[in-house]
Amino acid sequence: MSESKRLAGEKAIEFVEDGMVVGVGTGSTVAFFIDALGRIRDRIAGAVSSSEQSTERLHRHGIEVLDLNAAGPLPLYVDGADECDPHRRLIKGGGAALTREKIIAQASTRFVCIIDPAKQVDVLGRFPLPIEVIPMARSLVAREVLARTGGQPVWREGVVTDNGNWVLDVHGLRIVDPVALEAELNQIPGVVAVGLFARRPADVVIVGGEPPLVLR
Ligand SMILES: O=C(CO)[C@H](O)[C@H](O)COP(=O)(O)O
Repeated sequence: MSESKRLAGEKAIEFVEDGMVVGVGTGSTVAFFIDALGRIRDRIAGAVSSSEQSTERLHRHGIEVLDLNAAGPLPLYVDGADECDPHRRLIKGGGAALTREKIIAQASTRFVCIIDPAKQVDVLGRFPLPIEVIPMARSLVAREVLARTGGQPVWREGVVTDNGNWVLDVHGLRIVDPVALEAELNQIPGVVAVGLFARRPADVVIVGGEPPLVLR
Protein backbone atom coordinates (compact mmCIF):
# COMPACT_ATOMS: atom_id res chain seq x y z
CA MET A 1 0.00 0.00 0.00
CA SER A 2 2.79 2.43 0.84
CA GLU A 3 4.31 1.67 -2.58
CA SER A 4 1.11 2.79 -4.33
CA LYS A 5 1.03 5.88 -2.08
CA ARG A 6 4.58 6.68 -3.18
CA LEU A 7 3.70 6.22 -6.87
CA ALA A 8 0.67 8.54 -6.51
CA GLY A 9 2.65 11.18 -4.58
CA GLU A 10 5.48 11.24 -7.09
CA LYS A 11 3.14 11.38 -10.09
CA ALA A 12 1.53 14.56 -8.69
CA ILE A 13 4.82 16.40 -9.22
CA GLU A 14 3.89 16.55 -12.92
CA PHE A 15 1.20 19.11 -11.99
CA VAL A 16 3.72 21.48 -10.36
CA GLU A 17 4.85 24.35 -12.58
CA ASP A 18 7.83 26.67 -12.18
CA GLY A 19 7.30 29.58 -9.79
CA MET A 20 4.17 28.13 -8.19
CA VAL A 21 3.14 28.41 -4.57
CA VAL A 22 1.82 24.89 -3.94
CA GLY A 23 -0.94 23.99 -1.49
CA VAL A 24 0.07 20.91 0.48
CA GLY A 25 -2.23 18.52 2.35
CA THR A 26 -1.54 16.10 5.17
CA GLY A 27 -0.91 12.38 5.59
CA SER A 28 1.33 9.51 4.58
CA THR A 29 0.60 9.83 0.84
CA VAL A 30 1.30 13.56 0.93
CA ALA A 31 4.59 12.83 2.71
CA PHE A 32 5.79 11.17 -0.52
CA PHE A 33 4.67 14.24 -2.48
CA ILE A 34 6.55 16.56 -0.12
CA ASP A 35 9.70 14.47 -0.48
CA ALA A 36 9.41 14.72 -4.28
CA LEU A 37 8.72 18.46 -3.98
CA GLY A 38 11.92 18.78 -1.97
CA ARG A 39 13.86 17.50 -4.97
CA ILE A 40 12.57 20.42 -7.11
CA ARG A 41 12.42 23.03 -4.33
CA ASP A 42 14.45 25.57 -6.32
CA ARG A 43 11.74 25.64 -8.99
CA ILE A 44 8.84 26.61 -6.68
CA ALA A 45 8.08 29.85 -4.83
CA GLY A 46 6.99 28.06 -1.65
CA ALA A 47 4.10 26.14 -0.13
CA VAL A 48 0.96 26.70 1.92
CA SER A 49 0.58 23.91 4.45
CA SER A 50 -2.55 22.30 5.91
CA SER A 51 -0.95 21.08 9.16
CA GLU A 52 1.92 21.43 11.60
CA GLN A 53 2.99 17.93 10.52
CA SER A 54 3.32 18.91 6.86
CA THR A 55 4.93 22.24 7.74
CA GLU A 56 7.65 20.42 9.64
CA ARG A 57 8.35 18.10 6.69
CA LEU A 58 8.35 21.00 4.21
CA HIS A 59 10.83 22.89 6.38
CA ARG A 60 13.08 19.82 6.60
CA HIS A 61 13.30 19.97 2.80
CA GLY A 62 14.13 23.68 2.87
CA ILE A 63 10.78 24.70 1.38
CA GLU A 64 9.42 28.05 2.56
CA VAL A 65 5.93 27.82 4.09
CA LEU A 66 3.74 30.84 3.41
CA ASP A 67 0.62 32.16 5.09
CA LEU A 68 -2.50 31.64 2.94
CA ASN A 69 -3.63 35.24 3.47
CA ALA A 70 -0.35 36.50 2.00
CA ALA A 71 -0.18 33.88 -0.75
CA GLY A 72 -3.71 34.57 -2.07
CA PRO A 73 -5.45 32.17 -4.47
CA LEU A 74 -3.33 29.11 -5.20
CA PRO A 75 -2.95 27.41 -8.60
CA LEU A 76 -2.57 23.91 -7.16
CA TYR A 77 -3.46 21.89 -4.06
CA VAL A 78 -2.24 18.33 -3.59
CA ASP A 79 -3.73 16.18 -0.84
CA GLY A 80 -4.70 12.62 0.02
CA ALA A 81 -8.09 11.23 1.04
CA ASP A 82 -9.66 8.46 3.09
CA GLU A 83 -12.29 7.63 0.47
CA CYS A 84 -13.00 8.73 -3.09
CA ASP A 85 -16.14 8.06 -5.13
CA PRO A 86 -16.47 7.93 -8.95
CA HIS A 87 -17.39 11.66 -8.99
CA ARG A 88 -14.10 12.55 -7.20
CA ARG A 89 -16.04 13.43 -4.03
CA LEU A 90 -14.07 12.62 -0.91
CA ILE A 91 -14.05 11.76 2.76
CA LYS A 92 -11.05 13.37 4.44
CA GLY A 93 -9.89 14.05 7.98
CA GLY A 94 -8.40 10.74 9.06
CA GLY A 95 -5.39 12.82 10.06
CA ALA A 96 -7.58 15.44 11.79
CA ALA A 97 -6.45 18.22 9.42
CA LEU A 98 -9.80 18.55 7.62
CA THR A 99 -10.56 22.20 8.36
CA ARG A 100 -7.30 23.63 7.02
CA GLU A 101 -7.46 21.13 4.15
CA LYS A 102 -10.91 22.37 3.23
CA ILE A 103 -9.80 25.99 3.36
CA ILE A 104 -6.83 25.39 1.08
CA ALA A 105 -8.86 23.23 -1.33
CA GLN A 106 -11.39 26.06 -1.63
CA ALA A 107 -8.60 28.60 -2.21
CA SER A 108 -7.08 26.54 -5.02
CA THR A 109 -7.85 26.50 -8.74
CA ARG A 110 -6.88 22.84 -9.16
CA PHE A 111 -7.17 20.15 -6.48
CA VAL A 112 -5.17 17.02 -7.24
CA CYS A 113 -6.04 14.14 -4.89
CA ILE A 114 -3.50 11.33 -4.45
CA ILE A 115 -4.71 7.94 -3.20
CA ASP A 116 -3.90 4.26 -3.13
CA PRO A 117 -6.45 1.96 -4.83
CA ALA A 118 -8.02 0.86 -1.51
CA LYS A 119 -9.51 4.36 -1.11
CA GLN A 120 -11.79 3.99 -4.15
CA VAL A 121 -15.46 3.29 -3.30
CA ASP A 122 -18.77 3.39 -5.16
CA VAL A 123 -20.59 5.10 -2.27
CA LEU A 124 -18.91 7.15 0.47
CA GLY A 125 -19.35 6.19 4.12
CA ARG A 126 -17.47 2.99 4.84
CA PHE A 127 -14.74 5.17 6.37
CA PRO A 128 -16.17 6.97 9.45
CA LEU A 129 -16.92 10.58 8.54
CA PRO A 130 -14.75 13.02 10.56
CA ILE A 131 -16.31 16.24 11.88
CA GLU A 132 -14.21 18.91 13.63
CA VAL A 133 -16.19 20.43 16.51
CA ILE A 134 -15.76 23.21 19.04
CA PRO A 135 -15.05 21.27 22.30
CA MET A 136 -18.04 22.65 24.27
CA ALA A 137 -20.42 21.52 21.49
CA ARG A 138 -19.21 17.90 21.26
CA SER A 139 -22.28 16.30 22.89
CA LEU A 140 -24.73 18.63 21.17
CA VAL A 141 -23.24 17.92 17.75
CA ALA A 142 -23.18 14.18 18.45
CA ARG A 143 -26.90 14.19 19.36
CA GLU A 144 -27.80 16.27 16.30
CA VAL A 145 -25.77 14.05 13.96
CA LEU A 146 -27.44 10.92 15.32
CA ALA A 147 -30.91 12.45 14.98
CA ARG A 148 -30.33 13.83 11.48
CA THR A 149 -28.39 10.93 9.91
CA GLY A 150 -28.78 7.81 12.07
CA GLY A 151 -24.98 7.53 12.03
CA GLN A 152 -23.09 6.78 15.26
CA PRO A 153 -20.75 9.63 16.27
CA VAL A 154 -17.66 8.50 18.21
CA TRP A 155 -15.40 11.05 19.92
CA ARG A 156 -11.76 10.68 18.79
CA GLU A 157 -10.66 11.04 22.40
CA GLY A 158 -7.24 12.52 23.05
CA VAL A 159 -6.97 14.10 19.60
CA VAL A 160 -6.81 17.91 19.50
CA THR A 161 -6.68 19.52 16.06
CA ASP A 162 -4.14 22.17 15.05
CA ASN A 163 -7.01 24.64 15.66
CA GLY A 164 -7.53 23.46 19.26
CA ASN A 165 -10.76 21.60 18.49
CA TRP A 166 -12.01 18.00 18.79
CA VAL A 167 -13.06 15.39 16.23
CA LEU A 168 -16.15 13.17 16.03
CA ASP A 169 -16.05 10.18 13.65
CA VAL A 170 -19.49 9.20 12.36
CA HIS A 171 -19.86 5.46 11.77
CA GLY A 172 -22.47 3.58 9.79
CA LEU A 173 -23.31 6.13 7.11
CA ARG A 174 -24.11 5.29 3.50
CA ILE A 175 -23.80 8.67 1.83
CA VAL A 176 -25.96 8.64 -1.29
CA ASP A 177 -26.18 12.46 -1.55
CA PRO A 178 -22.87 13.87 -0.27
CA VAL A 179 -23.65 17.47 -1.29
CA ALA A 180 -26.89 17.48 0.73
CA LEU A 181 -25.29 15.82 3.76
CA GLU A 182 -22.37 18.26 3.75
CA ALA A 183 -24.81 21.20 3.72
CA GLU A 184 -26.98 19.66 6.46
CA LEU A 185 -24.12 18.91 8.85
CA ASN A 186 -22.55 22.33 8.28
CA GLN A 187 -25.68 23.92 9.75
CA ILE A 188 -25.24 22.39 13.21
CA PRO A 189 -23.90 24.99 15.68
CA GLY A 190 -20.48 23.92 16.92
CA VAL A 191 -19.46 22.19 13.69
CA VAL A 192 -16.23 23.73 12.41
CA ALA A 193 -15.84 21.56 9.32
CA VAL A 194 -17.19 18.30 7.91
CA GLY A 195 -14.75 15.91 6.24
CA LEU A 196 -16.97 15.61 3.18
CA PHE A 197 -15.47 17.23 0.09
CA ALA A 198 -18.54 17.16 -2.16
CA ARG A 199 -19.28 20.83 -2.89
CA ARG A 200 -15.60 21.17 -3.72
CA PRO A 201 -14.54 17.73 -5.03
CA ALA A 202 -11.09 16.96 -6.43
CA ASP A 203 -10.45 18.05 -10.01
CA VAL A 204 -7.99 15.26 -10.65
CA VAL A 205 -7.50 11.96 -8.79
CA ILE A 206 -4.25 10.03 -9.07
CA VAL A 207 -4.54 6.38 -8.06
CA GLY A 208 -1.11 4.95 -7.27
CA GLY A 209 -0.04 1.92 -9.31
CA GLU A 210 2.26 0.79 -12.10
CA PRO A 211 1.50 3.00 -13.94
CA PRO A 212 -0.50 5.49 -11.84
CA LEU A 213 -4.05 6.11 -13.02
CA VAL A 214 -5.00 9.78 -13.62
CA LEU A 215 -8.78 10.39 -13.38
CA ARG A 216 -10.25 13.73 -14.47
O1 LIG B 1 -7.48 13.79 5.21
C1 LIG B 1 -6.35 13.51 5.58
C2 LIG B 1 -5.75 14.10 6.78
O2 LIG B 1 -6.67 14.87 7.51
C3 LIG B 1 -5.53 12.57 4.78
O3 LIG B 1 -5.42 13.05 3.48
C4 LIG B 1 -6.19 11.21 4.76
O4 LIG B 1 -6.39 10.77 6.10
C5 LIG B 1 -5.35 10.18 4.01
O5 LIG B 1 -4.19 9.90 4.71
P1 LIG B 1 -3.10 8.89 4.19
O6 LIG B 1 -2.49 9.49 2.95
O7 LIG B 1 -2.12 8.78 5.33
O8 LIG B 1 -3.77 7.56 3.89
